[in-house]
Amino acid sequence: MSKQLQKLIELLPDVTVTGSPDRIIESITYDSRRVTPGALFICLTGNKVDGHNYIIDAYDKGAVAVLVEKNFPQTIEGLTVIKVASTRAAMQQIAPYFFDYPGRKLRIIGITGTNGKTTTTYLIRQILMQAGYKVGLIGTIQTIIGEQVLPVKNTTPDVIDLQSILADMVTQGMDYAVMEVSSHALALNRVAGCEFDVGVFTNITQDHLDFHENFDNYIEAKAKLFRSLGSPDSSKYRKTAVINLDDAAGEIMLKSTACSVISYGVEHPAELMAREIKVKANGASFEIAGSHGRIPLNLKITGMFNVYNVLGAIGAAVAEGIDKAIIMPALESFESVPGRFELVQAGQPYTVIVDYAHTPDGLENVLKTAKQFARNKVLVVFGCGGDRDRTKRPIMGKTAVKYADIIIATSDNPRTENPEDILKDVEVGIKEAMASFGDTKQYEIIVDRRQAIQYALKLAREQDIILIAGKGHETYQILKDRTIDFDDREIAREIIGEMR
Ligand SMILES: CC(=O)N[C@H]1[C@@H](OP(=O)(O)OP(=O)(O)OC[C@H]2O[C@@H](n3ccc(=O)[nH]c3=O)[C@H](O)[C@@H]2O)O[C@H](CO)[C@@H](O)[C@@H]1O[C@H](C)C(=O)N[C@@H](C)C(=O)N[C@H](CCC(=O)O)C(=O)O
Ligand SMILES: Nc1ncnc2c1ncn2[C@@H]1O[C@H](COP(=O)(O)OP(=O)(O)OP(=O)(O)O)[C@@H](O)[C@H]1O
Ligand SMILES: N[C@H](CCC[C@H](N)C(=O)O)C(=O)O
Ligand SMILES: [Mg+2]
Repeated sequence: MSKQLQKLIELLPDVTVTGSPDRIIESITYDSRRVTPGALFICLTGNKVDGHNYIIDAYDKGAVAVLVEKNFPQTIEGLTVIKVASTRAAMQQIAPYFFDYPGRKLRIIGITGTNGKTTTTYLIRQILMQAGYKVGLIGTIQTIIGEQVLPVKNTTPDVIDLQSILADMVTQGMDYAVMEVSSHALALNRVAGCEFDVGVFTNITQDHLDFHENFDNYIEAKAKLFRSLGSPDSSKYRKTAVINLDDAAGEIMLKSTACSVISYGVEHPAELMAREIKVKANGASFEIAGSHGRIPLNLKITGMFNVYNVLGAIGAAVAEGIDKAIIMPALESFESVPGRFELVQAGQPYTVIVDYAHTPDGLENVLKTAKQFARNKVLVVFGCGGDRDRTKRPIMGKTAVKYADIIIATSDNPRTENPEDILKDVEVGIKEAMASFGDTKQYEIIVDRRQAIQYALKLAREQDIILIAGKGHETYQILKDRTIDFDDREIAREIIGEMR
């Protein structure tokens, strides 16, 4: 894929060009480390470093043009410098054009919400595939394009990577892209050019306040997805917002869009409702009540939170005109999402569950579910990420004490922070809650995650449930100076083996 630089410049308001605009651009990137000959290098002013510092590196690697928002006083032979007010905004103009607007050639379903995005994308993908469509997927665990599985850095990639992935999906004949849309992506407009056809709102609870600063900004970021859906008349395609009305912010999402809406819920009246819900260890079952009458559904996945995820997925499928005769069996045969309520089975007489709960609400939901099935004690091993929302730490500590009998707080990707400091924040909540339980529960702080898991497994008795939360599918632990291999599922299996 290549484009004339002049055409890219024409897309941008108020540009100053130094050097020749008469060049062919072979690729675009915001990272000097990924520059290849013929590239346009876009300088972003980042949180950690300034992309403008890498212009010479980019030139040395063959960049023929740079897009800047700061003055670049040097003149370099063969390098065109394009100055704009905001390189991020300019990048969002250029990327969809550069990749020939792939968002217009696919139907795109975007899922946003604090929890449940990954799960819901997998459910929707399964339904669409059963309906005979070719489906690409973008999200926290991986990007999938047909048979190809690609690793990911962010839940929602930045605009160039995202448009490039969508272009690959078009080339490989995908009909759909089902993608997670994080609040970071909405706030930073990484999703420019996506032209969503369906937006799903799962829920919004506390997370990411380090980035959004307050809850109103966080809600506002999520609402952007629904605003982008516009009115059905202004679009060449049909567009639908699928909204969980049991969440207090559901109404806000509803009011943010003028397109058709399919609402869902359990408590508040909605178009798609779950009735007669039974949440059992081996799966949840319920009836879907809607204009079509009642349809029974027996799932292999469990937990009340998954009842909601399934309703959201049904909403998206109905929006896309998929027949219920396809939707229901597709959901009933759905096995699991890696690292979401995943059982570790190594012949032990107690239950070990690895789950990705890393927010107060996620942890509460998963612990409530575990407690529902527990015939004996519930033990939880969990932590909170470094360089992330600090205010969620004591809340998660409290939640753990509220639902579990034995609480083991440990490290979960401390990143640049001191793991001990993170755990001190968690312990504040633990101690507060312990007092209200008359100190009848036991808690431990064990910095080393392996040791924490080992401790829990040693304490475990027959029919206990051990929930190892926070890392789910992750196969690493991010420390200050390095990232080490770490997979909760493998480690638990290993320790159980060693204890035999
Ligand atoms: C806070 C945040 O979102 N940061 C994102 C941001 O990085 P940044 O602004 O810190 O970048 P930087 O490291 O300062 O670098 C500035 C610029 O210099 C460039 N550079 C840097 C070094 C070099 O040698 N050469 C070079 O050109 C960089 O490529 C960049 O363009 O821009 C990068 C490129 O788009 C993102 O990968 C990065 O996400 C980081 C890795 C991150 O951890 N983000 C998390 C918080 C995030 O986005 N999470 C959401 C939500 C997850 C969820 O809960 O679902 C997600 O969508 O993943
Ligand atoms: N609908 C839901 N409501 C509340 N909690 C949920 C819901 N669905 C899943 N969870 C819990 O949250 C965890 C993460 O779920 P999932 O990966 O589907 O969410 P996500 O929104 O993709 O998360 P992330 O923001 O990290 O991408 C699960 O492991 C489970 O514990
Ligand atoms: N998408 C989330 C994932 C958190 C997972 C948890 N293991 C952690 O590292 O905090 C984030 O980047 O905040
Ligand atoms: Mg996710």
